[in-house]
Amino acid sequence: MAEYSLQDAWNRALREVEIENDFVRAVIKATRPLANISGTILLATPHEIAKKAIENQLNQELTAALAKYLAHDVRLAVSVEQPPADEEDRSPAPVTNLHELRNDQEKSAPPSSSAENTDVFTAADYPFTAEDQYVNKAEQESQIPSGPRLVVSNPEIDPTILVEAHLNPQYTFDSFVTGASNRFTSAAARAVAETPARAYNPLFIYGGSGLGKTHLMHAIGHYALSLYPELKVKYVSSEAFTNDFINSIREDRAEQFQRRYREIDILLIDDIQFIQDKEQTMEEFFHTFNALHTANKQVVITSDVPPKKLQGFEDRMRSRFEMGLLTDVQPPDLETRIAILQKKARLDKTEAPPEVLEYIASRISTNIRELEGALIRVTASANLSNQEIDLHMTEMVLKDIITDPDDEEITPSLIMLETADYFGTTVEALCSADRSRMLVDARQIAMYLCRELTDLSLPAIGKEFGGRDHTTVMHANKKIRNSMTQKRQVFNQVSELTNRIKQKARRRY
Ligand SMILES: Nc1ncnc2c1ncn2[C@@H]1O[C@H](COP(=O)(O)OP(=O)(O)OP(=O)(O)O)[C@@H](O)[C@H]1O
Repeated sequence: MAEYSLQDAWNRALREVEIENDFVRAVIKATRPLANISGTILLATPHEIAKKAIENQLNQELTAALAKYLAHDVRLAVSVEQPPADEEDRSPAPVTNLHELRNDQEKSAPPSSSAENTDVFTAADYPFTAEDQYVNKAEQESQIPSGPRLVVSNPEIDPTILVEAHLNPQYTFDSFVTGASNRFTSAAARAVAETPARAYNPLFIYGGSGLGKTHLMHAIGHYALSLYPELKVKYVSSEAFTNDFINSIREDRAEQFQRRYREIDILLIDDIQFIQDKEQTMEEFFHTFNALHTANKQVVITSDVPPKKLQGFEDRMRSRFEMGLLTDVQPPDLETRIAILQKKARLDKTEAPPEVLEYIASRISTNIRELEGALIRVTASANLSNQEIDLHMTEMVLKDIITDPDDEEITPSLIMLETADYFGTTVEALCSADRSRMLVDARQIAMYLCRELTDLSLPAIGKEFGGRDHTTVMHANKKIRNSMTQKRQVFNQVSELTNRIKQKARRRY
């Protein structure tokens, strides 16, 4: 049999399957083959129903027909296209469109500090695994998704693999909203997950705080694992990498450390700027990077600035970072902010009228973490008062939160000082090992506020609180977020403290 193009093969395969239900037939007809990657056919479909049908009832027939027309064995990987932030968001961008997308992004997003960067393309592949240095048992259990919201097919990724990879189950491409500010980067991230180490290696993502860099990294991990379950993926913050390295030296396990990191296929290393000036860690990362790159393994790096502006790094390292693709994320425009809030509300099953989402989105513009924080507070308040969310109550709840970020400087020490004062204790006690009820509550609220109101990463917040592990901060964040919706007292404490902190920050400024 003659070999057909992917599109032809797909069209012919579709003609061979019988689909009784009209709706299912229509959505399957609207499904598009995106790429054939070593026999894995990536399909983008507009509806979950089509995905299910293709993966279950039609899988055998379709793979057999496709194998016949393509003259090799195939397997299918189906993604549901995102609900559009705008019309162009409807499908995962094929790898070949990246240059166009970059041009689009440059046209529609404000110019970035990195305009001088050019992208250089290389090829490669990656592996890895690692013992868990930083996810404790309780946190692992709490991270296991009850029903993982994975982007692409193969939803049966073993949850323990996600835990080993340190992937946050919520940070997938499914839950990521694409707009002009991140379209190119999001497409590059998908391309890297679809063809690890062959598309862009390393992929270097930079941009301001709370703009989705970490989310995209995790999404790469999820998507890659859904396509290639055999790969070893690992997400690691650069603080965790540093701690891991220091511990390995202290405990005479350097060789084990190197082996673990060099077995990785896709290394996702977040906030690389934190290893600047840590000479030994930088040196070790340099070797890890080289070893992985040489072995054709994928590396994805994020930073708050482009490589050229990374202070304290040697030139040889900065030039390594520039070997692959440099790409940035910008603050989202209003439409994208609204779309992000809509998606968050949908995922959290929150009923919020459009004018409320528009109100929040129009007033918080620079940091998506703050945007989420505002929605959480409004939801919590509505829950506690058993009230529907409306514009009036939103304005009331957010009146102290929505301020001009240029007019204030909120630091962790200010948050800790105010929290200690509010609870009638001291900053030393907040940082101590004391686990009395009141101190645990105060500490967790202060950690939550640090996460919401400052740019500090989880490990950096942990450090402020007497050198605690970042998983403790993660736990506190989750705990307070939930408690706020259930306990009036916690909601009031968080609201009152935010008010005091913002006022003090303005006065200090
Ligand atoms: N485009 C987006 N769609 C949906 N959610 C988003 C998007 N961008 C960011 N978020 C959400 O905003 C929050 C902050 O994002 P994230 O932690 O990825 O930012 P970051 O750029 O890594 O920040 P930092 O540099 O401070 O670590 C997360 O909860 C993330 O899910």
